[in-house]
Amino acid sequence: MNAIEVTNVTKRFGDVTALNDLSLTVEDGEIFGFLGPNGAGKSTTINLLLDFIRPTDGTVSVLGMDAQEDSKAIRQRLGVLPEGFTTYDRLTGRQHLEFAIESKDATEEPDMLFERVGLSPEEGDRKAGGYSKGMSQRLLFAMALVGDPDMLILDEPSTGLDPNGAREMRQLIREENDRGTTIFFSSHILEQVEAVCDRVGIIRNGEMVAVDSVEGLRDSVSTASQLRIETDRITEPALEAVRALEGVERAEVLESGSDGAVVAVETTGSKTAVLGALEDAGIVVEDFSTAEASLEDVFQRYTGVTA
Ligand SMILES: Nc1ncnc2c1ncn2[C@@H]1O[C@H](COP(=O)(O)OP(=O)(O)OP(=O)(O)O)[C@@H](O)[C@H]1O
Repeated sequence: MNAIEVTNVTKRFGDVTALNDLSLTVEDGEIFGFLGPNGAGKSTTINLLLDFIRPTDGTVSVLGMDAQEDSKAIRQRLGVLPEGFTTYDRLTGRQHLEFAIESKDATEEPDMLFERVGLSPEEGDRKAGGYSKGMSQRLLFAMALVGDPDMLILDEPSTGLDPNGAREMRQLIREENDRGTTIFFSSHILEQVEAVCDRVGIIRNGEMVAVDSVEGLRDSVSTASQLRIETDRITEPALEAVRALEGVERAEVLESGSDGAVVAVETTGSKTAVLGALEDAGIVVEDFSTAEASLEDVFQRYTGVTA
């Protein structure tokens, strides 16, 4: 069974086509990152999964059930951390959880959930108005875990968190996934997606433009390797010899001084040929490294947006 199956879905709001013939499959047990620039259609897709809105055309199934017909049963099995959802200042963390447990007819002990998200029982007894952003997000995550959901839908879960908080959030996501929970999370923060997802789907103007593993996406854009070569020195004839090689698209000096030089070369051809050409020209290669395409490159290539 697939956790999510969106098939040929179009969603129009009047004249605006928010989703155009979108298909998307999330497998049971995976961590799927849903990536796209503002206005791409991420929230619209999540709202369809939750049956807050209905498709103009196409079908949506969640946990093997029809999103419209079985929305109540689906929500019982889902945990949701909505974008921009805030806590109530005057209620304690525990009161938030008790409310979530009651509304889902669940039976968990709040302390057990606090422990899972790294809040102490004492912190749970404090009013949420005094929580840091990271603690509030942990509390919201704990609320999403009520009822032991089969899938978590996290809409921009790292918004407003500092790097440390974001790392902790990734850790929580991994721990829940290790327990067998499928994770679907939307983000425009590339690092988040890269660090934790099994697969990534990129949406642009309401259409899926790429779905693959982070590695696969990288490979699809990086036909050329970027070489960074440290040498004892560099000469113009040596650079020319490199530029004359098949596949070399760029060769330039990044640094040059009395204690050596750093050369950048971009090639779709043989890397050893590059090093060989330098050595043939009397240059000593002291070290070299190859850079991969960053996820920024991937994102920009597919969306035209600089992240
Ligand atoms: N209720 C609505 N009425 C009219 N247009 C809408 C409505 N909801 C969404 N849209 C439009 O549909 C498109 C997709 O919006 P959506 O909110 O799904 O994007 P998003 O990827 O979630 O963006 P963001 O990252 O900014 O939240 C946008 O052009 C948006 O203006």
